[in-house]
Amino acid sequence: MTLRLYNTLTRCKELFEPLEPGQVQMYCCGVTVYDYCHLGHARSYLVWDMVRRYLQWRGYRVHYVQNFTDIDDKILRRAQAESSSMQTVSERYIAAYHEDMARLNILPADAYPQATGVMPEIIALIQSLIDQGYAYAVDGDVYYAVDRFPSYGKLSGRQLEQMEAGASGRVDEAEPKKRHPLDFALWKTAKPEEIGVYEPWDSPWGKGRPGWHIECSAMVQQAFGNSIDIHAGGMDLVFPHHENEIAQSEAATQKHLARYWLHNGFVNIQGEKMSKSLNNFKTIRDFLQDYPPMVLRLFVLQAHYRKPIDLTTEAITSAQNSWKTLDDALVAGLQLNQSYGWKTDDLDNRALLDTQAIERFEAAMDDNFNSPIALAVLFELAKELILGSNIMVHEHITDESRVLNSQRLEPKWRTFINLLQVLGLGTPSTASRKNEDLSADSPGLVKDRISDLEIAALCQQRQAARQRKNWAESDRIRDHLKAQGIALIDTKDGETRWHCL
Ligand SMILES: Nc1ncnc2c1ncn2[C@@H]1O[C@H](COP(=O)(O)OP(=O)(O)OP(=O)(O)O)[C@@H](O)[C@H]1O
Ligand SMILES: [Zn+2]
Repeated sequence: MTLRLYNTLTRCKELFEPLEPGQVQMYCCGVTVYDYCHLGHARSYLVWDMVRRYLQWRGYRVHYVQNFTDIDDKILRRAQAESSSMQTVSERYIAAYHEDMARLNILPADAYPQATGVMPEIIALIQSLIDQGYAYAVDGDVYYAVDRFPSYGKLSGRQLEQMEAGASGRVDEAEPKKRHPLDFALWKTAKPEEIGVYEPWDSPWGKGRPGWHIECSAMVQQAFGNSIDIHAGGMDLVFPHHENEIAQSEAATQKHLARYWLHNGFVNIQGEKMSKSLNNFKTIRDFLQDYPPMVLRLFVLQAHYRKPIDLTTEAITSAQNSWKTLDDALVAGLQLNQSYGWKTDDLDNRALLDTQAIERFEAAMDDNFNSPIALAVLFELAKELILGSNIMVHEHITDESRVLNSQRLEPKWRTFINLLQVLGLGTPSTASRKNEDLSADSPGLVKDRISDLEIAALCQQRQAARQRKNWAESDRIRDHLKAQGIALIDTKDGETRWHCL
């Protein structure tokens, strides 16, 4: 195992060694649920999905936790604007988040803690920071005292003295009770105008709500304990959010919060971060009105995850062309499979893959998840499959060439299918789709057991059996799929559709 990843904390690529061999504990900062997700959010969660899938491919069991920030000023303002409650707003956008991410074939997290669900843990953590002298309470508010934590600034590389000099003489009018300009809120007392928008929580400092940073410290501790392997988020979270998380958690436990800190680059529009506040965003839903989900995934994977990407027409066109190539190769693979009768019941058997392609793919991904280089391996395989299927249909091909073509292409096809899945390039099974449409969405996993491609191959075998009037074989395949949770529907015009049971 030679996976190396860039650690924002140490500012270099390091060999990945988890705390517990074979197991990865990963926490990713989730969205503040006050609106629909935009393409910047999509990038962040697509990147961490790629990292997670690759770690799994490398044999790790990954425990992945991602929060929802459901207490926040932005949610509060939205609730006030629409005369509803923070809960109503956050529930609506949590549901929308799940819908959007499912369409992008992002694996669901093992847990999605919410700030409102960890209030006792948050309060206990704040109390412990006060008890140990890292925090102070003033009139119902509690602040973290940054100058009490000697390594404050270690993640972002900022020196407290310099930050202090930059802020000197400035009085924070919004928070005049702070002792130091960089101190940050752990607990905020409820304001009269907020009454009704949320039900303030009781605490030893009075009724109120937690600050943003403390929730992640509390959630990591609750989900994993003191230390985790990977903590991930967008670049803008390095400071202050992750710096403050470190200050809180490490002061409270005297243990390192995370061994590796990973940060994704932005989706930019004309050089500026796509964001709600700049009003330069496109939502995932709007994008998916015009393009298939995998175009968005390829738009993200075609750049290294740490680099900024500009959302331009050229970049989207390039992603569209890339998806067309991969899609054509899936169709070619299906045709080859059907013609040569390749086995489809052990597609994950690594002994049958193209070793050279796998080595090149892994070398790229082991180098800090270099997905653009890894994708190049997939495009080479795709081109071979497309060419191979053209050769197959050539009328002058000899029997010997057919056999050679089949032997050469089968490992490439298996490798292609496997590596597409490692990069999440498929859609999860949705309600129902046509048999011949499968190539467009393969090879997403269905109920973690049978891939779209295997279903397509079995449907084709069944179709062939029906043409031979081999009803017993046709029924056997139907029953086999049913046992795997897949129902088949034969339409009047001779098509077979399938859906999950
Ligand atoms: N334009 C972007 N490009 C890449 N990642 C982004 C972008 N915008 C947000 N993210 C990441 O998405 C995750 C969730 O973001 P969060 O809900 O905090 O939104 P945000 O950064 O406040 O954006 P907005 O103000 O537009 O809602 C964070 O890890 C954040 O860094
Ligand atoms: Zn966080």
